Amino acid sequence: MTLTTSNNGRHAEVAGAGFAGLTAATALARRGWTVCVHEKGEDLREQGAGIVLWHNSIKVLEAIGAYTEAMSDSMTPPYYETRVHGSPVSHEHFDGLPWRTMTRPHLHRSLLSAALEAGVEIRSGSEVVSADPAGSITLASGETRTADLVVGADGVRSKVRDSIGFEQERWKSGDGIIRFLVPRHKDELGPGEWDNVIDFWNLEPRYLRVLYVPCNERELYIALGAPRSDEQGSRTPVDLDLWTSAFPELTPVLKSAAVAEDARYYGYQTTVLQRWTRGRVALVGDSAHAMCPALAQGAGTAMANAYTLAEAATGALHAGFEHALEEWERRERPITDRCQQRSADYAATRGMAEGNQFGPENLEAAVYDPTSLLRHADASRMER
Ligand SMILES: Cc1cc2nc3c(=O)[nH]c(=O)nc-3n(C[C@H](O)[C@H](O)[C@H](O)COP(=O)(O)OP(=O)(O)OC[C@H]3O[C@@H](n4cnc5c(N)ncnc54)[C@H](O)[C@@H]3O)c2cc1C
Ligand SMILES: Cc1ncc(C(=O)O)c(CO)c1O
Repeated sequence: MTLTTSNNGRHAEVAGAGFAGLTAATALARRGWTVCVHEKGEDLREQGAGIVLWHNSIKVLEAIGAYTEAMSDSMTPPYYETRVHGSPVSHEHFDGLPWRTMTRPHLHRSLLSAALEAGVEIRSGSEVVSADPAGSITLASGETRTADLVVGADGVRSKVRDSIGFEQERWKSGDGIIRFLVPRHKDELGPGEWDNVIDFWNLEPRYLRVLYVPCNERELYIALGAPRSDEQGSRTPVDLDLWTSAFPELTPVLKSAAVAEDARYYGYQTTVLQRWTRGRVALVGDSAHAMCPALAQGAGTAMANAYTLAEAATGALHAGFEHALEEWERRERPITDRCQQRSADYAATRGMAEGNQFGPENLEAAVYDPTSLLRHADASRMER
C-alpha cells in the first residue's frame, strides 16, 4: 500500500539509505515531496549488531509510520544494569521514559518499509560523488540531478560533505568495540536477570568491557570493548580465552562471538562540523555529527535531526529556503552538540562505569520530542 499524499511540487535527493537518510526521505515524502534516495551499496540492508533507541527516535518512528513494525520483535529490558569487576553498581529504570532495544537489520527493515509506503524511490548501487549547494548531486555514473533540497546522509565518510568542503574537526578516541549478534543462550546462562541490558566493566588489571543488550527472545547484541592499543583485546576473531577469563559468566555467548564471521574492531570517532548546511544542502546523521556511542544516541539524534529537517524544509518559503535550513540548524543543533560532547567525554574517561549516569543531563537528547510542535515553546520556557 502506498500512502496518498498531495504532491507539493518539491523534490529532494538524498545520499545514503542508512537510518538518517531513510528517516529524512520518509518524513519528506509524507509531507508531499518527491524523494529519490541513492544508496551506494548493492543491497539495501544494515550490517552490524544491535541498537538502543530512546524516546526521541521512538517518537520519530511513530511520526513516519515505522513504529508498529519496529516495536514488533524488539524489547524494553526491565533494567539497564552496570557492573564493575562482577559487582553491581546500578540498576537504572529511567522513570518510565520509553526506550527500546532491537537489532540493526530490524530497525533498517522497518524504516525501509515506511519509506516505500510513503512513495520514496530508492536506488541501490547508486553512489553520490559530489553535491552542489545550488541544489544538485552528481552520481558515480556521471548523471547530475537537481533538487530543491539535497540531504547528505552518507555517513561518517560523507562525499556530499567532503565534496563541498564543510569545515570539520575529526578525532579518534583511544577505545573501541567489536560488535556481535549472537543467540540469546538463555538456558545456558543459568539463573540471572538476563533480560536486562548489562554493562560489564573490568578496569583492572586492564580495560575490557562487555555491553550485553538483549534485542528480542532470540537475538543478543554484545559489544566487546578494549583499547585500540591492546592488540590482544582488539583482535578479530576474538581471543576466546582472554574474554572468557575476564567474563566467565558470559562463556556461552562469547563462544558464539568467537566463531562469528566478519568480526571487526570499530574505534570510536567524533566529527564536529562548523556548519551542517550550505545553500540547499543539509547534512544529517554521522556525516554531520558522528559520535562516540557511550550515551547510545548516534542514530537517535540522526533520526531526530532528519525528521526536523523535513519539517523545516517543508515550511520554508521558496525565496527564504536557505535561510530556513540555517534556522533549522540553529534550533536543533545544540542538543546534539551537547550529547556528542558528553559521549566523547565518557569515552575518554570511561565514566559510564560509575553507574547511574543516565541522569537528566545525559538523557537530554533522549527526552526531547522532535515531533512536538510545542517543543520550541517548551525550550524557551525552560530557558527563562
Ligand atoms: C559501535 C557503535 C554502537 C552504536 N550504538 C548506538 C546505539 O545504541 N544507539 C544509537 O542511537 N546509535 C548508536 N550508534 C550510532 C549509529 O550507529 C550511527 O549514528 C547511525 O548508524 C548513523 O546513521 P547514518 O544514516 O547517519 O549513517 P550510516 O548508518 O553510516 O548510513 C550511511 C549510508 O550511506 C551509504 N553511503 C555512504 N556513502 C555513500 C555515497 N557516497 N553515496 C550513496 N550512499 C552512500 C552507506 O552505504 C550507508 O548505507 C552506534 C555507533 C557505533 C559505531
Ligand atoms: C548501546 C551502546 N552504548 C554504549 C556503547 C559504548 O561503547 O559505550 C555502545 C557500543 O559499544 C553501545 O552500542
